[in-house]
Amino acid sequence: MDVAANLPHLIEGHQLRREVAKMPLLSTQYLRAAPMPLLSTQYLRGHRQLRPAPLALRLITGYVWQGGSRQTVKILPRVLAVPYCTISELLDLPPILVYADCVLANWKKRDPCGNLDILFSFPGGDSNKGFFLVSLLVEAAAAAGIKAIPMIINAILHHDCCSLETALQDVALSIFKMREAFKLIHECVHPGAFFRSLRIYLSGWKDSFLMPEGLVYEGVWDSPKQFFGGSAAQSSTLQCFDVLLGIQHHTAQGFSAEYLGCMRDYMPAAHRAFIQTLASGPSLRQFVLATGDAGLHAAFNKCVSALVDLRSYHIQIATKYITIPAGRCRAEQQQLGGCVHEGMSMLSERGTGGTGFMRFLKAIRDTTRKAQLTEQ
Ligand SMILES: Nc1ccc(Cl)cc1-c1cn[nH]n1
Repeated sequence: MDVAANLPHLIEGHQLRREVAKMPLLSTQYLRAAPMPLLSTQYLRGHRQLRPAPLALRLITGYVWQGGSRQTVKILPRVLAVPYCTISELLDLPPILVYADCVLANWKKRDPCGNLDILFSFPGGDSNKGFFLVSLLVEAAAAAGIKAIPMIINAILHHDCCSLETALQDVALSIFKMREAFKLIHECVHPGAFFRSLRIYLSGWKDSFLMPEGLVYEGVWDSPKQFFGGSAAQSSTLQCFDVLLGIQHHTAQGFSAEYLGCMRDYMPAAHRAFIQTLASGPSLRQFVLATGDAGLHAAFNKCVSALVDLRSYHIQIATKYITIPAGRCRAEQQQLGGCVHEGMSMLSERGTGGTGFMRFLKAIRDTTRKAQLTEQ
Protein backbone atom coordinates (compact mmCIF):
# COMPACT_ATOMS: atom_id res chain seq x y z
CA MET A 1 0.00 0.00 0.00
CA ASP A 2 2.90 2.39 0.77
CA VAL A 3 4.54 1.72 -2.59
CA ALA A 4 1.20 2.13 -4.39
CA ALA A 5 0.49 5.38 -2.54
CA ASN A 6 3.82 6.79 -3.74
CA LEU A 7 3.61 5.28 -7.23
CA PRO A 8 3.81 8.50 -9.31
CA HIS A 9 6.80 9.77 -7.29
CA LEU A 10 8.61 6.41 -7.49
CA ILE A 11 7.99 6.05 -11.24
CA GLU A 12 9.03 9.63 -12.05
CA GLY A 13 12.11 9.16 -9.87
CA HIS A 14 12.91 5.79 -11.51
CA GLN A 15 12.91 4.23 -8.03
CA LEU A 16 10.01 1.81 -8.35
CA ARG A 17 12.05 -1.25 -9.34
CA ARG A 18 14.45 -0.65 -6.43
CA GLU A 19 11.55 -0.36 -3.97
CA VAL A 20 9.90 -3.51 -5.34
CA ALA A 21 13.17 -5.42 -5.06
CA LYS A 22 13.14 -4.61 -1.32
CA MET A 23 9.60 -5.93 -0.82
CA PRO A 24 9.00 -9.19 1.08
CA LEU A 25 6.74 -11.83 -0.48
CA LEU A 26 3.46 -10.58 0.99
CA SER A 27 1.04 -13.09 2.43
CA THR A 28 -2.60 -12.84 1.39
CA GLN A 29 -3.90 -14.87 4.33
CA TYR A 30 -5.31 -11.77 6.07
CA LEU A 31 -7.12 -10.74 2.90
CA ARG A 32 -8.70 -14.10 2.30
CA ALA A 33 -12.40 -13.52 2.72
CA ALA A 34 -14.15 -16.63 4.01
CA PRO A 35 -16.57 -18.00 1.38
CA MET A 36 -19.71 -15.93 1.83
CA PRO A 37 -23.18 -15.86 0.28
CA LEU A 38 -23.03 -13.55 -2.71
CA LEU A 39 -25.51 -10.99 -1.42
CA SER A 40 -24.83 -11.05 2.30
CA THR A 41 -23.72 -7.87 4.05
CA GLN A 42 -20.69 -9.91 5.19
CA TYR A 43 -19.82 -10.24 1.50
CA LEU A 44 -19.82 -6.47 1.10
CA ARG A 45 -17.64 -5.97 4.16
CA GLY A 46 -15.29 -8.70 3.05
CA HIS A 47 -15.33 -7.41 -0.50
CA ARG A 48 -14.53 -3.88 0.59
CA GLN A 49 -11.59 -5.11 2.64
CA LEU A 50 -10.45 -7.23 -0.25
CA ARG A 51 -10.78 -4.65 -3.02
CA PRO A 52 -8.01 -2.13 -2.11
CA ALA A 53 -5.39 -4.89 -1.91
CA PRO A 54 -5.53 -5.83 -5.62
CA LEU A 55 -5.87 -2.13 -6.38
CA ALA A 56 -2.53 -1.56 -4.67
CA LEU A 57 -1.09 -4.60 -6.39
CA ARG A 58 -2.66 -3.69 -9.69
CA LEU A 59 -1.23 -0.25 -9.53
CA ILE A 60 2.15 -1.77 -8.88
CA THR A 61 1.77 -3.40 -12.29
CA GLY A 62 2.42 0.16 -13.35
CA TYR A 63 5.76 -1.46 -12.73
CA VAL A 64 5.47 -2.92 -16.19
CA TRP A 65 5.12 0.49 -17.82
CA GLN A 66 7.34 2.53 -15.54
CA GLY A 67 9.83 3.06 -18.37
CA GLY A 68 7.04 4.46 -20.51
CA SER A 69 6.05 2.64 -23.68
CA ARG A 70 9.64 2.22 -24.81
CA GLN A 71 11.17 0.22 -21.96
CA THR A 72 8.56 -2.26 -20.85
CA VAL A 73 9.64 -5.06 -18.55
CA LYS A 74 8.77 -8.60 -19.56
CA ILE A 75 8.73 -10.14 -16.08
CA LEU A 76 6.60 -9.21 -13.07
CA PRO A 77 8.77 -10.18 -10.08
CA ARG A 78 7.54 -12.93 -7.78
CA VAL A 79 7.06 -10.57 -4.81
CA LEU A 80 4.34 -8.87 -6.87
CA ALA A 81 3.14 -11.67 -9.12
CA VAL A 82 2.40 -14.32 -6.45
CA PRO A 83 0.17 -12.24 -4.10
CA TYR A 84 -1.36 -10.37 -7.05
CA CYS A 85 -2.40 -13.54 -8.85
CA THR A 86 -3.63 -15.10 -5.59
CA ILE A 87 -5.92 -12.15 -4.90
CA SER A 88 -7.01 -11.92 -8.54
CA GLU A 89 -8.02 -15.58 -8.48
CA LEU A 90 -9.92 -14.99 -5.24
CA LEU A 91 -11.78 -12.11 -6.91
CA ASP A 92 -12.24 -14.09 -10.14
CA LEU A 93 -10.58 -11.25 -12.08
CA PRO A 94 -7.56 -11.38 -14.45
CA PRO A 95 -4.20 -10.26 -13.00
CA ILE A 96 -4.16 -6.90 -14.75
CA LEU A 97 -5.58 -3.45 -14.01
CA VAL A 98 -9.28 -3.48 -14.89
CA TYR A 99 -11.93 -0.75 -15.14
CA ALA A 100 -13.51 -1.83 -11.83
CA ASP A 101 -10.16 -1.38 -10.04
CA CYS A 102 -9.36 2.13 -11.16
CA VAL A 103 -12.91 3.49 -11.34
CA LEU A 104 -15.30 1.61 -9.05
CA ALA A 105 -12.75 0.78 -6.30
CA ASN A 106 -10.53 3.85 -6.55
CA TRP A 107 -12.46 6.63 -4.78
CA LYS A 108 -13.19 8.02 -1.34
CA LYS A 109 -15.19 10.92 0.10
CA ARG A 110 -12.67 13.64 0.85
CA ASP A 111 -14.99 15.46 3.25
CA PRO A 112 -18.54 15.20 4.69
CA CYS A 113 -19.78 17.40 1.81
CA GLY A 114 -19.24 14.45 -0.52
CA ASN A 115 -16.29 15.85 -2.46
CA LEU A 116 -14.49 12.91 -3.98
CA ASP A 117 -10.85 11.96 -4.35
CA ILE A 118 -9.08 8.95 -5.80
CA LEU A 119 -7.20 6.43 -3.66
CA PHE A 120 -4.32 5.76 -6.02
CA SER A 121 -3.01 7.37 -9.18
CA PHE A 122 -0.41 7.03 -11.91
CA PRO A 123 1.92 9.75 -13.25
CA GLY A 124 -0.12 12.35 -15.09
CA GLY A 125 -1.07 14.71 -12.29
CA ASP A 126 -4.60 15.99 -11.86
CA SER A 127 -5.67 14.49 -15.18
CA ASN A 128 -5.44 11.07 -13.48
CA LYS A 129 -7.91 12.13 -10.85
CA GLY A 130 -10.14 13.81 -13.40
CA PHE A 131 -10.21 10.79 -15.69
CA PHE A 132 -11.06 8.27 -12.99
CA LEU A 133 -13.56 10.50 -11.15
CA VAL A 134 -15.39 11.52 -14.34
CA SER A 135 -15.63 7.82 -15.21
CA LEU A 136 -16.98 7.20 -11.70
CA LEU A 137 -19.61 9.95 -12.14
CA VAL A 138 -20.65 8.34 -15.43
CA GLU A 139 -21.11 5.05 -13.57
CA ALA A 140 -22.96 6.80 -10.72
CA ALA A 141 -25.38 8.30 -13.26
CA ALA A 142 -26.05 4.77 -14.56
CA ALA A 143 -27.14 3.58 -11.11
CA ALA A 144 -30.73 4.81 -11.47
CA GLY A 145 -31.04 2.97 -14.77
CA ILE A 146 -29.60 -0.23 -13.33
CA LYS A 147 -32.04 -0.01 -10.39
CA ALA A 148 -34.91 0.22 -12.89
CA ILE A 149 -33.97 -3.15 -14.47
CA PRO A 150 -35.58 -5.39 -11.81
CA MET A 151 -38.74 -3.25 -12.12
CA ILE A 152 -38.67 -3.76 -15.90
CA ILE A 153 -38.37 -7.54 -15.58
CA ASN A 154 -41.15 -7.57 -12.99
CA ALA A 155 -43.41 -5.40 -15.22
CA ILE A 156 -42.84 -7.79 -18.15
CA LEU A 157 -43.68 -10.82 -16.03
CA HIS A 158 -46.89 -9.12 -14.82
CA HIS A 159 -47.77 -7.57 -18.20
CA ASP A 160 -47.79 -4.19 -16.47
CA CYS A 161 -47.31 -1.79 -19.42
CA CYS A 162 -47.73 1.34 -17.32
CA SER A 163 -44.97 0.46 -14.83
CA LEU A 164 -42.81 -0.73 -17.71
CA GLU A 165 -43.11 2.60 -19.56
CA THR A 166 -42.19 4.51 -16.40
CA ALA A 167 -39.15 2.29 -15.76
CA LEU A 168 -37.99 2.69 -19.39
CA GLN A 169 -38.21 6.46 -19.00
CA ASP A 170 -35.96 6.13 -15.92
CA VAL A 171 -33.43 4.15 -18.00
CA ALA A 172 -33.43 6.72 -20.82
CA LEU A 173 -32.94 9.58 -18.33
CA SER A 174 -30.12 7.69 -16.61
CA ILE A 175 -28.26 7.12 -19.90
CA PHE A 176 -28.77 10.80 -20.79
CA LYS A 177 -27.20 11.76 -17.44
CA MET A 178 -24.25 9.44 -18.16
CA ARG A 179 -23.45 11.54 -21.22
CA GLU A 180 -23.88 14.75 -19.22
CA ALA A 181 -21.39 13.45 -16.62
CA PHE A 182 -18.98 12.44 -19.40
CA LYS A 183 -18.87 16.10 -20.56
CA LEU A 184 -16.94 16.98 -17.37
CA ILE A 185 -13.87 15.30 -18.89
CA HIS A 186 -13.12 18.45 -20.93
CA GLU A 187 -12.47 20.52 -17.82
CA CYS A 188 -10.81 17.76 -15.78
CA VAL A 189 -8.49 15.90 -18.18
CA HIS A 190 -5.78 17.35 -20.43
CA PRO A 191 -5.55 15.45 -23.76
CA GLY A 192 -1.75 15.52 -23.77
CA ALA A 193 -1.48 14.26 -20.18
CA PHE A 194 -3.90 11.43 -20.94
CA PHE A 195 -2.27 10.41 -24.21
CA ARG A 196 1.35 10.69 -23.13
CA SER A 197 1.05 9.23 -19.67
CA LEU A 198 -2.12 7.79 -18.14
CA ARG A 199 -3.11 5.86 -21.28
CA ILE A 200 0.17 3.90 -21.18
CA TYR A 201 -0.54 2.63 -17.67
CA LEU A 202 -4.00 1.45 -18.66
CA SER A 203 -2.63 -0.50 -21.62
CA GLY A 204 -2.41 -4.26 -21.57
CA TRP A 205 -0.21 -7.02 -22.89
CA LYS A 206 -2.41 -8.89 -25.35
CA ASP A 207 -1.79 -8.43 -29.09
CA SER A 208 0.67 -5.79 -27.95
CA PHE A 209 3.40 -4.60 -30.31
CA LEU A 210 5.51 -3.79 -27.26
CA MET A 211 4.98 -7.08 -25.41
CA PRO A 212 4.19 -9.60 -28.18
CA GLU A 213 4.71 -12.58 -25.82
CA GLY A 214 2.75 -11.05 -22.95
CA LEU A 215 4.05 -10.82 -19.37
CA VAL A 216 5.83 -13.48 -17.30
CA TYR A 217 4.20 -13.72 -13.86
CA GLU A 218 7.25 -15.02 -11.99
CA GLY A 219 6.48 -17.82 -9.54
CA VAL A 220 2.94 -18.26 -10.91
CA TRP A 221 3.13 -19.52 -14.52
CA ASP A 222 6.14 -20.80 -16.45
CA SER A 223 5.12 -19.12 -19.72
CA PRO A 224 4.15 -15.49 -20.39
CA LYS A 225 0.42 -14.66 -20.27
CA GLN A 226 -1.52 -12.09 -22.30
CA PHE A 227 -4.30 -9.88 -20.93
CA PHE A 228 -6.20 -6.91 -22.38
CA GLY A 229 -5.72 -3.40 -21.04
CA GLY A 230 -8.39 -1.42 -19.22
CA SER A 231 -11.31 -0.29 -21.37
CA ALA A 232 -14.77 1.24 -21.13
CA ALA A 233 -15.94 -2.07 -22.64
CA GLN A 234 -15.31 -3.42 -19.12
CA SER A 235 -18.04 -1.14 -17.79
CA SER A 236 -20.72 -3.46 -16.44
CA THR A 237 -23.41 -0.77 -16.72
CA LEU A 238 -22.96 -0.29 -20.47
CA GLN A 239 -23.14 -4.01 -21.11
CA CYS A 240 -26.22 -4.23 -18.85
CA PHE A 241 -28.05 -1.68 -20.98
CA ASP A 242 -27.00 -3.43 -24.20
CA VAL A 243 -28.36 -6.75 -22.92
CA LEU A 244 -31.55 -5.14 -21.53
CA LEU A 245 -32.33 -3.58 -24.92
CA GLY A 246 -31.43 -6.74 -26.83
CA ILE A 247 -28.52 -5.04 -28.61
CA GLN A 248 -26.23 -7.75 -29.97
CA HIS A 249 -22.91 -6.46 -31.24
CA HIS A 250 -22.23 -8.90 -34.05
CA THR A 251 -18.70 -9.55 -35.15
CA ALA A 252 -18.26 -6.44 -37.28
CA GLN A 253 -14.63 -6.61 -38.43
CA GLY A 254 -14.48 -9.77 -36.34
CA PHE A 255 -13.80 -8.23 -32.98
CA SER A 256 -16.91 -6.50 -31.48
CA ALA A 257 -18.91 -9.42 -30.09
CA GLU A 258 -15.91 -11.57 -29.25
CA TYR A 259 -14.07 -8.73 -27.52
CA LEU A 260 -17.15 -7.56 -25.59
CA GLY A 261 -17.81 -11.11 -24.46
CA CYS A 262 -14.25 -11.43 -23.30
CA MET A 263 -14.53 -8.15 -21.37
CA ARG A 264 -17.14 -9.74 -19.08
CA ASP A 265 -14.31 -11.80 -17.65
CA TYR A 266 -12.68 -8.49 -16.68
CA MET A 267 -15.72 -7.42 -14.62
CA PRO A 268 -16.45 -8.17 -10.95
CA ALA A 269 -17.98 -11.65 -10.70
CA ALA A 270 -21.27 -10.33 -9.28
CA HIS A 271 -21.66 -7.94 -12.21
CA ARG A 272 -20.88 -10.71 -14.69
CA ALA A 273 -23.53 -12.91 -13.04
CA PHE A 274 -26.12 -10.10 -13.19
CA ILE A 275 -25.52 -9.56 -16.91
CA GLN A 276 -25.76 -13.31 -17.56
CA THR A 277 -29.03 -13.52 -15.59
CA LEU A 278 -30.38 -10.55 -17.55
CA ALA A 279 -29.40 -12.17 -20.85
CA SER A 280 -31.23 -15.38 -19.95
CA GLY A 281 -34.38 -13.57 -18.81
CA PRO A 282 -37.49 -12.45 -20.78
CA SER A 283 -36.85 -10.29 -23.86
CA LEU A 284 -37.89 -6.66 -23.33
CA ARG A 285 -37.67 -6.06 -27.06
CA GLN A 286 -40.01 -8.92 -27.92
CA PHE A 287 -42.46 -7.90 -25.20
CA VAL A 288 -42.64 -4.29 -26.44
CA LEU A 289 -43.12 -5.46 -30.04
CA ALA A 290 -45.81 -7.96 -28.97
CA THR A 291 -47.83 -5.34 -27.08
CA GLY A 292 -47.93 -2.95 -30.06
CA ASP A 293 -48.17 -0.22 -27.40
CA ALA A 294 -47.12 3.14 -28.90
CA GLY A 295 -46.02 4.52 -25.53
CA LEU A 296 -43.81 1.51 -24.82
CA HIS A 297 -42.47 1.65 -28.38
CA ALA A 298 -41.48 5.30 -27.92
CA ALA A 299 -40.00 4.72 -24.45
CA PHE A 300 -37.92 1.80 -25.72
CA ASN A 301 -36.60 3.86 -28.65
CA LYS A 302 -35.72 6.72 -26.28
CA CYS A 303 -33.45 4.31 -24.39
CA VAL A 304 -31.80 3.19 -27.62
CA SER A 305 -31.28 6.73 -28.92
CA ALA A 306 -29.84 7.81 -25.55
CA LEU A 307 -27.34 4.93 -25.81
CA VAL A 308 -26.48 5.92 -29.42
CA ASP A 309 -25.84 9.49 -28.25
CA LEU A 310 -23.63 8.26 -25.40
CA ARG A 311 -21.59 6.07 -27.74
CA SER A 312 -21.31 8.89 -30.31
CA TYR A 313 -20.05 11.16 -27.54
CA HIS A 314 -17.49 8.52 -26.54
CA ILE A 315 -16.22 8.58 -30.14
CA GLN A 316 -15.83 12.36 -29.94
CA ILE A 317 -13.88 12.03 -26.68
CA ALA A 318 -11.65 9.26 -28.07
CA THR A 319 -10.91 11.48 -31.08
CA LYS A 320 -9.90 14.40 -28.85
CA TYR A 321 -7.91 12.34 -26.34
CA ILE A 322 -6.29 9.67 -28.54
CA THR A 323 -6.62 10.19 -32.31
CA ILE A 324 -5.62 13.87 -32.43
CA PRO A 325 -2.71 13.61 -29.92
CA ALA A 326 -1.54 10.48 -31.80
CA GLY A 327 -1.44 12.46 -35.04
CA ARG A 328 0.61 15.17 -33.36
CA CYS A 329 2.94 12.53 -31.94
CA ARG A 330 3.52 11.01 -35.39
CA ALA A 331 4.18 14.48 -36.86
CA GLU A 332 6.78 15.11 -34.12
CA GLN A 333 8.43 11.78 -34.89
CA GLN A 334 8.62 12.58 -38.60
CA GLN A 335 10.16 15.96 -37.81
CA LEU A 336 12.71 14.20 -35.58
CA GLY A 337 13.37 11.84 -38.49
CA GLY A 338 12.91 8.64 -36.57
CA CYS A 339 10.65 6.60 -34.36
CA VAL A 340 11.58 8.36 -31.16
CA HIS A 341 8.44 7.01 -29.58
CA GLU A 342 7.75 4.09 -31.85
CA GLY A 343 6.12 2.42 -28.92
CA MET A 344 3.92 5.43 -28.41
CA SER A 345 2.87 5.59 -32.06
CA MET A 346 2.21 1.85 -32.12
CA LEU A 347 0.06 2.22 -29.04
CA SER A 348 -1.63 5.23 -30.58
CA GLU A 349 -3.53 3.10 -33.09
CA ARG A 350 -5.11 1.34 -30.20
CA GLY A 351 -7.13 2.47 -27.25
CA THR A 352 -6.32 1.42 -23.73
CA GLY A 353 -8.11 -1.85 -24.34
CA GLY A 354 -5.78 -2.79 -27.15
CA THR A 355 -8.38 -2.99 -29.93
CA GLY A 356 -8.56 -1.02 -33.20
CA PHE A 357 -10.56 1.19 -30.90
CA MET A 358 -12.08 3.76 -33.26
CA ARG A 359 -13.39 1.10 -35.63
CA PHE A 360 -14.67 -0.77 -32.59
CA LEU A 361 -16.43 2.26 -31.08
CA LYS A 362 -18.07 3.14 -34.43
CA ALA A 363 -19.12 -0.48 -35.02
CA ILE A 364 -20.90 -0.77 -31.66
CA ARG A 365 -22.46 2.71 -32.03
CA ASP A 366 -23.86 1.70 -35.44
CA THR A 367 -25.13 -1.64 -34.13
CA THR A 368 -26.83 0.22 -31.28
CA ARG A 369 -28.53 2.59 -33.74
CA LYS A 370 -29.93 -0.38 -35.69
CA ALA A 371 -31.65 -1.62 -32.52
CA GLN A 372 -34.30 1.11 -32.83
CA LEU A 373 -37.79 -0.38 -33.20
CA THR A 374 -39.05 0.56 -36.65
CA GLU A 375 -42.36 2.35 -37.12
CA GLN A 376 -45.35 0.12 -36.36
N1 LIG B 1 -12.97 5.67 -18.81
C1 LIG B 1 -12.08 4.63 -18.47
C2 LIG B 1 -11.81 4.38 -17.13
C3 LIG B 1 -10.92 3.36 -16.79
C4 LIG B 1 -10.33 2.61 -17.79
CL1 LIG B 1 -9.25 1.32 -17.32
C5 LIG B 1 -10.57 2.86 -19.12
C6 LIG B 1 -11.44 3.88 -19.46
C7 LIG B 1 -11.70 4.16 -20.87
C8 LIG B 1 -10.94 3.72 -21.94
N2 LIG B 1 -11.57 4.20 -23.02
N3 LIG B 1 -12.63 4.87 -22.62
N4 LIG B 1 -12.72 4.87 -21.30
